[in-house]
Amino acid sequence: MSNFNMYPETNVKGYDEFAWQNYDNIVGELNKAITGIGKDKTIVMIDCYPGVRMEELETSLVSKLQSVHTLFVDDLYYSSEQVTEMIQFHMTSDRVFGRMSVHNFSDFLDNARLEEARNAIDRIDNGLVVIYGVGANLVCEPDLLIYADLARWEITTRFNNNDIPNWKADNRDEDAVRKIKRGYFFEWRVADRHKRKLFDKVDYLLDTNSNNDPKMVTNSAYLSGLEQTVNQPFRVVPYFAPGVWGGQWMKEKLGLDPSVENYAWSFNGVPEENSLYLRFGDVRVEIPALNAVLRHPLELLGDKVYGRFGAEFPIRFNFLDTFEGGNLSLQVHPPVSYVQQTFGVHYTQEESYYVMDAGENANVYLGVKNDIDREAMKEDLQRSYDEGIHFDDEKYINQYEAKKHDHFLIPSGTIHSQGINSLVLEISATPNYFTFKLWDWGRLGMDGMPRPVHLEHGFNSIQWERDETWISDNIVNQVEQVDEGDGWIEEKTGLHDRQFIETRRHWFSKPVLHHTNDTVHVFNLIEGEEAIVESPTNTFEPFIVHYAETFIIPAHIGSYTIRPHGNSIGKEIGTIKAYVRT
Ligand SMILES: O=P(O)(O)OC[C@H]1O[C@](O)(CO)[C@@H](O)[C@@H]1O
Repeated sequence: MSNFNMYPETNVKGYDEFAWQNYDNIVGELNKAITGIGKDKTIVMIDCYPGVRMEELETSLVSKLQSVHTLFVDDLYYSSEQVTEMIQFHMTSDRVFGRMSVHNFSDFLDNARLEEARNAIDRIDNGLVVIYGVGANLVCEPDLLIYADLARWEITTRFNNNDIPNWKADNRDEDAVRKIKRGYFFEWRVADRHKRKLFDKVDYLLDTNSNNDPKMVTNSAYLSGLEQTVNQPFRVVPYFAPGVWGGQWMKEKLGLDPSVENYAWSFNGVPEENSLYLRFGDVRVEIPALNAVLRHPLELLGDKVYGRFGAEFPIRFNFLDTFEGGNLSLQVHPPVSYVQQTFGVHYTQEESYYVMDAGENANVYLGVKNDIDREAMKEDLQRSYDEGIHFDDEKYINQYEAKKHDHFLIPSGTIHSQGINSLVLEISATPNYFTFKLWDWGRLGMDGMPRPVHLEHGFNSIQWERDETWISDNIVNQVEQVDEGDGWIEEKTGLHDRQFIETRRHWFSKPVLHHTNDTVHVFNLIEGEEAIVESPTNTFEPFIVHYAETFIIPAHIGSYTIRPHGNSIGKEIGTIKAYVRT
């Protein structure tokens, strides 16, 4: 088993006494702060990211503050039915796909109710007013502002467990796929826009990721943690999820819970969804990694990447484990023009499969065979969908043997699937939502329902000229040595010219000098037990990484070296690095 660290954290220096854990301590600190403000009338506001458990917040925090007046901001918006109606264009009737919203919370405020609420607050001369809920800061300027936050993977888990409804929706028990759609196309976009405006206004950050186990940190300590994060190498907190095709490799090799039937995914380098652990003395605070992107896009991404993508982290690293599992669906991702025109998303899911490990008969499905009858293939896919007839993939789709350290490049529009018995490091563009399944091998999903297949989107996306000749010439193991030095070589492994990500693999037994060139780098240690990342000018503390860990080097860092460490000293090890071509 490797020494893969499941709980990477950043120790924030100088703020050991500025964080609190559990409701009693948090209420104690807030009461102290309220007294410190010293006003006759004090307004305390808890602005919440959608997904915070409101019942818990009310019972354990709001009701514990000695208020003369409380206001639940979510009541000031239009009704759930009205909000749902207003966003119907973005939701569409499709189970999975919608259209990106550019709304703000203020678009949904009922001005009459807002006015009334503001008047009621104005009439109070004395005592504590507590205002809480999503978008609370739109009501008025508070004396004390707390921002209650949580990571996207936790929100998704709550949707999957029917634990929470969407914001302004009575749909706790609705199909999780539909709830996630509403999150993805609507509420997370709106909430991130709102959150971004609050960084400098907030007094405390409240971590609500764990049920009944909140943590709170002062804003200056929290902002210092974000600043420290983007000035050193860092890892996001990985999370693992089972799936219908999931396998056994990660359980065994990374030491995951053996009682879980399988693990399909590890999301270990996806700032949009993963979280960060920041340590302040005894308290470990978990925040969405996205906050570092929103707060410090320039330092983290670099000027050119920020200029092109805005405050979005454009690269994602995740594992797909099919060891003793099954095939992924046969699928295709939309070309950029399709994703823009249809879903309002500005770039698309470009991807690649880096094979970390492969077992017997491991294979990858890639592109169509030469000279196939396209119309016949479409008809066969349609019949498999309509009548459940087995789709004859061998007639139409190429298969390639998958070996350890192969790299398959998958420009959008290429039909593909990962077959059984491999552990793939998927290096791709961040928008991961637009997978059009063409055929799911006749099986049901984990919820006992067929997984959604989208033939029309799929047919509109397939690039039919990606046949066997093209695939073999262009996207299978396009490895080329580009540089070498004392104890190292550097290879370019991809991606394809149509894709904006460049990947470089290093094999090394001695230090390798890298430079960010003001562009964020994302790495994985693909071979070897341990490596160390160091600053030639001591601008950050040495950072140790283990086999299979993904780590991020902010653009701001400039030069850094990576060399074998611990048991790997004297051995040849390997990294793969991804960055945006600029
Ligand atoms: O639809 P499936 O079979 O679950 O496969 C999903 C996976 O496919 C991918 O698109 C990889 O090709 C991933 O982004 C995603 O995690």
